[in-house]
Order: sequence, then C-alpha cells, then structure tokens
Amino acid sequence: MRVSSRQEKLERTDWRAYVILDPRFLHKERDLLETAQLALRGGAGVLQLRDKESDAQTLVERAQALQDLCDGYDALFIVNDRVDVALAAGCDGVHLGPHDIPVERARAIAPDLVIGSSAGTAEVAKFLQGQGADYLGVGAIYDAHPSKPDASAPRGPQAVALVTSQVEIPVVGIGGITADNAAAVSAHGAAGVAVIRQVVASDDPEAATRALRQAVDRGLKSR
Ligand SMILES: Cc1ncc(COP(=O)(O)OP(=O)(O)O)c(N)n1
Ligand SMILES: Cc1nc(C(=O)O)sc1CCOP(=O)(O)O
Ligand SMILES: [Mg+2]
Repeated sequence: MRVSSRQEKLERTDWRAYVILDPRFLHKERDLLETAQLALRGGAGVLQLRDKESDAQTLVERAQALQDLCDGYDALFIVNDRVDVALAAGCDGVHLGPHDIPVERARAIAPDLVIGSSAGTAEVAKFLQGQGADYLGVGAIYDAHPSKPDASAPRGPQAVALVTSQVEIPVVGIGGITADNAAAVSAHGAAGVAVIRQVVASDDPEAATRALRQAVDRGLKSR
C-alpha cells in the first residue's frame, strides 16, 4: 500500500476480500504473481504470502514482488509467519499464529508493521488485541483441513460474533469460506473473509474474488 504509517494503512484497508497466496494450491495453469494480479483486479483489498516451503531468499524475492504489485492497487500486503522476511522485503505487515513469534515481541522489534494474528475464541482475541495485534483471523469457520491440516474443527460463523463482541480491531473469518457461505460470516460481524482455495485454486481468480466480495457485501448490508 502506498502510504507510510501503520495507522494510515489500517484506515485505508478494505478487508472484504483477503486472499492468501499459498503456492501449493495454485491452479495448474497459473503462477503466484499472475494469480495475485487477478485477485487484485477482482477487488482483493489484502493479499498474504503463505509459503511454507521456500528458502528465505526466495521468500524475500517473492514478498518484494508482491508488495510492489499491491502498491499499484493500493492493497495491503502481508507475509505469513516471518517477521524477518516482512522487514527485509519492506512489506506492509505480517501474520503471526500460535506457533510464530509472539505478537508482543514482534511489535517490539517492528513497531511500523501491520500485525495480524489468529484467534479461535474471544478470550484469545482479547489477549492478542492487548499484545498489540492490528487485526485478527478467526477460524476455522468451516472445514479448512484440505488447506490447513492442523486447523480446528469448524466453529461456525457464530465464532466471529463472539470475538467481535470483545475486541475493537477488524476481524476476518477464515477456513472453508466460499462465495456461498461468506455472507453469513460478515453478517456475524466480520469485516471480511480470508480464503486460499476459493481464489488461488480457481480457474478464474478474478471472478472468484469479485463473487466473494459481493457475498461479503450482502452480509454487511444485512447487519
Ligand atoms: C488471515 C489469517 N488468519 C489466520 C491464519 C492462520 O495463521 P496460523 O495460525 O499461523 O497458521 P498458518 O497459516 O501459519 O498455518 C492466517 N494465515 N491468515
Ligand atoms: C490458513 C488458515 N488458517 C485457518 C485458521 O483456522 O486459522 S484455516 C486456514 C486455511 C484456509 O484455507 P481455505 O480458504 O482454502 O479453507
Ligand atoms: Mg503461522
């Protein structure tokens, strides 16, 4: 995103369609950058690089290329798991889960990064907000096992309502979300939805992202 301060980035972010680029789920006819560009054309406001297999040098190269692309669309770019990569590549932010560097420590070494974290329950969400998280991914809403074998059992969209009643920071639902079930997630209080397969594995990532955003809008209007 082409603004400098963390606060400004957070104010400008459109959370409705948050697309997670995991190279393991790419459609066979598409590479990472092409998929990212199509998602941005379809209206993704946030992209995340979730690459569990590449070495650090490749991660930095990929992250830098994706950050440049996101800058052109005024979208937020987040790196999964790796504060070092986010800093080295000049990224907007990082997403940290329970097995990554704790949010409070990351905030201490990277005060300007947007930091997201993962919460399944309201109690964890409140704790993470207190540690300095800027936004939360709440899951697994539906069945996420194909993309994340260690995901929790489905908690349903009600999990979002439980979290949003306890925190002030933006919340996105994650896990098994499609254009058919996304409206229920935003209707329960989410600012948006985060997806892998629905966009990355799609034969039309642009249309898939657009459909997701429209579904989120329907849920937002119903609130
Ligand atoms: C937006 C968003 N929400 C949750 C996650 C999951 O992060 P984590 O719990 O660290 O699991 P991995 O993705 O690292 O397997 C996420 N990546 N993005
Ligand atoms: C990366 C991730 N985190 C989850 C959580 O529950 O925190 S579920 C998940 C996988 C999301 O992939 P898909 O959209 O293909 O279901
Ligand atoms: Mg992680």
